[in-house]
Amino acid sequence: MKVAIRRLPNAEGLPSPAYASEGAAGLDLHAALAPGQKLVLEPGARDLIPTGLSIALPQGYEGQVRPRSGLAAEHGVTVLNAPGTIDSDYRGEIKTLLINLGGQPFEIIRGMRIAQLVIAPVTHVTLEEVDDLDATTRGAGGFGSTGVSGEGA
Ligand SMILES: O=c1ccn([C@H]2C[C@H](O)[C@@H](COP(=O)(O)OP(=O)(O)OP(=O)(O)O)O2)c(=O)[nH]1
Ligand SMILES: [Mg+2]
Repeated sequence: MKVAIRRLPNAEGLPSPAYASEGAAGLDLHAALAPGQKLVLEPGARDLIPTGLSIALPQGYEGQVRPRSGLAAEHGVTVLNAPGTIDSDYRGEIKTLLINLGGQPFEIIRGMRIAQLVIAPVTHVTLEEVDDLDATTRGAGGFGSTGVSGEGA
């Protein structure tokens, strides 16, 4: 499926978002900071990082801005609103809301792969308000109602 993206001036010269392997689910997104700019995320701090891209997703699809597990595991840096939602009718710049949950300052420079964009189908439904819902075995049980440990543990 072809999807139109637009490169904004701040992304000039940056690589296009790309799947890092044949089977990768997400397109890696690059930080479109100014050349030479260093953005330091202090422990506990968050910031909106530009990607320099806008996208026209077909109706019936969304973009999910997800963390990169390497950044999370090594530095505690993740996407605060994960997965960020890119609506199919959004034409503004895709931005990434990163937060540093690690103990050390984390430096972001132009071109760094900061997150990944997964394109996924979404369903729009027509809601119908009713007085009663159909009965199930689970019923209203949730939030650990089936126990916490595996069998025999
Ligand atoms: O990580 C994100 C999340 C959202 N967006 C953009 C695209 C999305 O279509 C728009 C709105 O996002 P969302 O619906 O999550 O935010 P909201 O707080 O509900 O804002 P709005 O009232 O504009 O819908 O912001 C991003 O660029 N990055
Ligand atoms: Mg919204």
